[in-house]
Amino acid sequence: MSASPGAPGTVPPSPVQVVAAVIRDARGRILLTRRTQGRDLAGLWEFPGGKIEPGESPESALVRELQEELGIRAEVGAQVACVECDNGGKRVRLDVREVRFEGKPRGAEGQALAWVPLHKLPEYPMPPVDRPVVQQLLAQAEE
Ligand SMILES: Nc1nc2c([nH]c(=O)n2[C@@H]2O[C@H](COP(=O)(O)OP(=O)(O)OP(=O)(O)O)[C@@H](O)[C@H]2O)c(=O)[nH]1
Repeated sequence: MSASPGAPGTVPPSPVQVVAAVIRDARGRILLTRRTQGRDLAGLWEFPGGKIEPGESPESALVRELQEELGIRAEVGAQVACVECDNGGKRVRLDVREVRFEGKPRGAEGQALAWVPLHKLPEYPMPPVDRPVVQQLLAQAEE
């Protein structure tokens, strides 16, 4: 017996696999980047990162993305959250990792950066899939 959801005979589209970073400065603030115009979800803030290419591990994808986007050398640590949801019309699976870094982050692709105190994260408009991640970070801080 099939337990798969959806209409008979349809295969749900596989989600876009995305990996992103929680990057903290010495004061504990978290780095967000703003999606530039001309892309989906333009103007929203997000955790730096991007799509995992075929054959890449999440760790190597994140190291590559952070070098490209921010010009930093990243060391990928523990998973903060892994969330899958419909994200403005596209199914996305977002794997979020703690990251330590060397270098000074800069918006290498013209994107704005913001160092945000943890309690102010909910004030930043972010894609739907990021909301549970923010809740998870806030809950962890209270433990
Ligand atoms: N890096 C990152 N991406 C996120 C977050 N939340 C979220 O929905 N996304 C989505 O995950 C995808 C990340 O892809 P990307 O940044 O590599 O790609 P992109 O939009 O430039 O697309 P493209 O490579 O097809 O041009 C986008 O669709 C983006 O909207 C997040 O917190 N961080």
